[in-house]
Amino acid sequence: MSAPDYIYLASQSPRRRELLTQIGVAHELLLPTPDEDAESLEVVLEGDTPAVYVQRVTTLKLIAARARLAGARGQNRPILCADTTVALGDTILGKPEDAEDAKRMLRALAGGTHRVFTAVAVAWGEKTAQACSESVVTFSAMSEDDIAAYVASGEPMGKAGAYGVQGRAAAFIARIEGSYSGIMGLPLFETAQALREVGFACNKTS
Ligand SMILES: Cc1cn([C@H]2C[C@H](O)[C@@H](COP(=O)(O)OP(=O)(O)OP(=O)(O)O)O2)c(=O)[nH]c1=O
Repeated sequence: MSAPDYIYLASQSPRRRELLTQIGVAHELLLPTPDEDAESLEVVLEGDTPAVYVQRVTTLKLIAARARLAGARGQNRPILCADTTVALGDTILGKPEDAEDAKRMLRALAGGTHRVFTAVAVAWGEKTAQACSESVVTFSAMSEDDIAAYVASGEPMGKAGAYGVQGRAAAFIARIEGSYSGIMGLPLFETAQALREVGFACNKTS
């Protein structure tokens, strides 16, 4: 049986597609079926630290993705999932519910330092590999006008912590320590390592 030349990416995030493509990993999307409630996996439990939370959610995403494939054709490919969360101290900031929620998050992040955790999990047959990247991000001060204009751009929606390091938020990011790709949603070093761990060779394709 020949080795697969692409993987399943179980993610609706366009950033993850882009980042995976950056390291030359061809992929096909493996998205939730209409009867799945993907958001219901992202529940913060009492006592969760951000690192525990993000790794549990990623594991749950992987279990759901594997179940999706069960019984389907073409199973001989690795499946990859990830989850990103922003942590202000031990407070977990997910995706904003609406513009007001986005403003509230940005006010909390502005002028200070927070952490971003992204966990990645891969399964191929019986083999699994998981890793978690932690980065430290410092925002400059933001005026109410800055926040209002940024929220009006629409960029915060669908993003943990209500910002995108890869977008207009970069104008307010004074410093990052850690993994730029991890902040954006998929830590590429850890991803390549996890894929190699389950036996999938990255950078094989041109
Ligand atoms: C902090 C930060 C997050 N994000 C995004 C990455 C993720 O798409 C999103 C965090 O939400 P996630 O729940 O990790 O992912 P998702 O719901 O977008 O996709 P899926 O669960 O299907 O894989 O925030 C950025 O794009 N830039 C950033 O700087």
